[in-house]
Amino acid sequence: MYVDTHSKAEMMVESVSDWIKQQVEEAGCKGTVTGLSGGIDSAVVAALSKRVFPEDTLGVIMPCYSEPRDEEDALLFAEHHNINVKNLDLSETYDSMVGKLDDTESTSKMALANIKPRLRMTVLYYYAQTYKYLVLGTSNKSELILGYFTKYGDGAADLLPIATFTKMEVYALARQLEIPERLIKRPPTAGIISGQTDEDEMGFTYDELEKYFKGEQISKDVKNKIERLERINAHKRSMPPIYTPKESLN
Ligand SMILES: Nc1ncnc2c1ncn2[C@@H]1O[C@H](COP(=O)(O)OP(=O)(O)OC[C@H]2O[C@@H]([n+]3cccc(C(=O)O)c3)[C@H](O)[C@@H]2O)[C@@H](O)[C@H]1O
Ligand SMILES: Nc1ncnc2c1ncn2[C@@H]1O[C@H](COP(=O)(O)OP(=O)(O)OP(=O)(O)O)[C@@H](O)[C@H]1O
Ligand SMILES: [Mg+2]
Repeated sequence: MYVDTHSKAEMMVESVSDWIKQQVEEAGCKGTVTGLSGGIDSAVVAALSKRVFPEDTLGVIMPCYSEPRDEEDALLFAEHHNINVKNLDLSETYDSMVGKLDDTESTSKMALANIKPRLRMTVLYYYAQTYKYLVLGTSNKSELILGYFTKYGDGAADLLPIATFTKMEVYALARQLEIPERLIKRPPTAGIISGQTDEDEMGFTYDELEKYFKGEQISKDVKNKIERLERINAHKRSMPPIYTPKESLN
């Protein structure tokens, strides 16, 4: 039977939302909490949850020396989808923590930038435990395979509703969920280093990554870059290795 992309997206939206509901209920919880960045991944995840938990889908906006547009777009989405939000600026908390850390010659820009998602993770788990919610992760297939997230930062979550969808598939879900076009059109950014975009940092485009997933022709250089990230970040997709002694202690 022929099913067009629109009705496929409609069915997928329903199926993922139902899955979120089932997982939350099996955990004995009442709803979900998602960090809202003004980006498309978090908007899609929160909108999926809103369909099944109309009163218990919480979005938390956590600027941390972020571009003003991030907060504007997060609010625009939350108002458009009528999602409960909390707004918590983490810039001072970040300064306070960084002020107490040793600043050595080998401290990298990324070691500092990665503190931001880890502070956000702490807030999300605070609200999860407070309201009996589960934390929704926003990683998509593209990010998960490349390890393009901060370990135990935005990578920390209880459920991963969109981790089997490529970035392009996330856009299809976003259109189905009627996410404001302003969010759909903006270039994906991790939002942890000013002016950075995903594609600039990764060194290839989401289009090229999509072709790689489909086994289509891409340059050798891009293929190498993708496979390198996949390899060096494999540790982010599994539990830490557990030491196992050859004999027991007693
Ligand atoms: N082989 C190995 N086995 C076990 N653990 C290993 C390891 N190699 C490194 N590690 C550990 O992992 C750490 C490095 O990983 P991590 O701390 O994540 O840091 P890292 O991968 O260097 O940086 C995070 C990357 O994710 C991107 N990001 C972050 C947040 C959001 C988004 C987004 O798209 O929104 C993207 C960010 O731009 C950057 O490229 C090391 O410091 C070490 O502790
Ligand atoms: N300012 C912020 N406030 C709250 N949560 C944030 C903020 N910045 C990032 N996050 C969280 O970190 C996640 C990872 O960011 P990521 O950039 O991958 O997703 P996105 O911003 O939703 O979409 P895009 O990749 O298109 O920018 C976000 O989805 C969101 O849950
Ligand atoms: Mg983003």
